[in-house]
Amino acid sequence: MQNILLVGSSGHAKVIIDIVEKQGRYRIAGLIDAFRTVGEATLGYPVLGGESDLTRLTAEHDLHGVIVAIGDNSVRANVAARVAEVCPQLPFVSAVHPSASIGKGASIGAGTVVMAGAIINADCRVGRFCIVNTKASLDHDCLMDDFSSLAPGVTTGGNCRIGSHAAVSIGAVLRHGITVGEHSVVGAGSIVLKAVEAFSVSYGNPAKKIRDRQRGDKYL
Ligand SMILES: CC(=O)SCCNC(=O)CCNC(=O)[C@H](O)C(C)(C)COP(=O)(O)OP(=O)(O)OC[C@H]1O[C@@H](n2cnc3c(N)ncnc32)[C@H](O)[C@@H]1OP(=O)(O)O
Repeated sequence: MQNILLVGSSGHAKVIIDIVEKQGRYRIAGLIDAFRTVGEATLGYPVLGGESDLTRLTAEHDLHGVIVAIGDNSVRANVAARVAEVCPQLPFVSAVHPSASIGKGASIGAGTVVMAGAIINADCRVGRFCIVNTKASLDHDCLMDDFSSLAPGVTTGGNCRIGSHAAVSIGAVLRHGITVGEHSVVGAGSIVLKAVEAFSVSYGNPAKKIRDRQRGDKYL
């Protein structure tokens, strides 16, 4: 089995550890988290250092890949950029829970994680570094641009597009054909019947724009 590292050690990382173990494709050598002491552990896996240690750790552990295990879309993007800069030869790999259903013709980009019970239906294209969280359902022909995310229990109709860095929060429902603009946030439990403006926060039933947002504003 090939060795990988996870960058991050929070609750989101715990879920990814569980997926990687269940997939049985990679062995986790350890975790990267500059804010914790080396040797501390999450679910039995030790923190090995920070991002600046990646080059040394790649050689020491014969690493085949890395997953950025960070839930916030902008933070994940920033960390992925730093990892690529420090260690350009280290590939980003994906993790897909064995109970996820991946439809015919669907594709999943490098660095993306797909949680238990998720459904990615036929001909969907899920980009790089996305999150399709627990029991989220993405129907046929949807596109998820890089660094976008679906929280647990999100349901979309077919032909939706989730823009880059956009976050669809827990339990939201998107009618078919909806576009969610880049860097926007759709709030928990929303029913989305119209396109969502880029760089906005929207919620409610039906979802309405509440305010503008800047790249990187917190939403979790
Ligand atoms: C595995 C995991 O855990 S993945 C993460 C799962 N979690 C999520 O997906 C949650 C993401 N966050 C949200 O959905 C948040 O509600 C946000 C980001 C959309 C809005 O957050 P904030 O702007 O901080 O709103 P805040 O909590 O301050 O609430 C302000 C008001 O808006 C209301 N409000 C906030 N979100 C919503 C919503 N989704 N629907 C309806 N009303 C809402 C609040 O009830 C509050 O109303 P009040 O002033 O009458 O009390």
